[in-house]
Amino acid sequence: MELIRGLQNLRAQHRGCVLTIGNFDGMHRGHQALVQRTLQIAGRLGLPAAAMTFEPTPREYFRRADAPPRVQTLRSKLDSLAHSGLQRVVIARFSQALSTMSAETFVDDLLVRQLGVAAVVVGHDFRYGRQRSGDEAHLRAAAAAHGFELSIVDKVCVGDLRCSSTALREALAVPDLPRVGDLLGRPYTVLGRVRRGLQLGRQLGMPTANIDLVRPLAVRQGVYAVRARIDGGPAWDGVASLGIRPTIGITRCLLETHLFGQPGDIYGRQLEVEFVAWLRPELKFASLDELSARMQQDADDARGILARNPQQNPSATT
Ligand SMILES: Cc1cc2nc3c(=O)[nH]c(=O)nc-3n(C[C@H](O)[C@H](O)[C@H](O)COP(=O)(O)O)c2cc1C
Ligand SMILES: Nc1ncnc2c1ncn2[C@@H]1O[C@H](COP(=O)(O)OP(=O)(O)O)[C@@H](O)[C@H]1O
Repeated sequence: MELIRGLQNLRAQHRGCVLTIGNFDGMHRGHQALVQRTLQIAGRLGLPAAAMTFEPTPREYFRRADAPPRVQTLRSKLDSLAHSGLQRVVIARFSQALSTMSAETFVDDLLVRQLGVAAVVVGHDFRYGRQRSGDEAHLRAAAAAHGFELSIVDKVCVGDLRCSSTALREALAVPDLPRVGDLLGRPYTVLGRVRRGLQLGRQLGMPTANIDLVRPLAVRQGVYAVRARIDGGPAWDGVASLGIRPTIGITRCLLETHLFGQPGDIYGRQLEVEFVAWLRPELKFASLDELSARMQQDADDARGILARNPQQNPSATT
């Protein structure tokens, strides 16, 4: 997949594509429907299938600290998009210029002139342009005027629940992992590079592979039974703690995973952690001995749960 970071990096050779547009936070079943439709049309027209997404998200731009937490890190989102079969992803920086761009300019300049869209695929509630003034009717008129195809994807539901990033955030906050799995069509995972930490884990009898989260995610902080893959390899059972480690007093959010077994040195490797079951909230312990004893208990609890929940598809690399 070709990744274009910033509209300033669009070149003449990027003109001509079938484009879907959205935030794609979580890549839930609704997002997957958009991508599937994009791939279908691109196949029919013999053009590259592309997605445009925004960084930061418009909500983060407008609401700053009040914006809802993300379901996925940017790295996970790009990984999901790459695995979906899209040939190209354009990350548009959501800035003053983009936030004040009129709906007309968004279509005429960005979609038609710069991207040369042959078809556009969006959800039924897609809005664009300054103050969200562009809607389905506006896009239909623009498609007719410019001669591109427009495909509107209807809402996707699981039972009577509409698949949305908001529904996902709500389920992750509980956490209701079965519901999260229904909305995603796959288990919830966090992907990141393993960083060096305080080297305290091995002293506590439990080395943990640490993923730094620049900002907190929508999933509830606490301890989970997990399965984790190193560089897309086979899954290891394990136990993980997501949070700020109140016992040690660090305020950055970390995902720390102890794998059951001997993976060796995995600093710098890519770890994908699948959340299988919630065990407990993060606690502040009076001593490291108490923390260490509880971590051993967590590992036992996780082993029990994982033994009762065998892997669905051991050979999958997601
Ligand atoms: C299963 C598990 C449970 C944990 N629970 C807590 C907790 O409740 N409170 C806390 O402050 N830290 C908790 N931690 C984080 C430990 O403090 C951390 O793993 C340890 O300090 C090692 O840090 P390091 O990897 O930077 O060396 C937990 C870690 C694991 C693996
Ligand atoms: N069973 C294991 N689970 C996770 N990491 C392990 C394991 N065995 C060895 N390691 C290695 O040890 C590192 C974690 O050790 P730790 O003492 O917690 O150091 P740090 O504070 O740097 O994370 C991991 O990043 C990995 O390279």
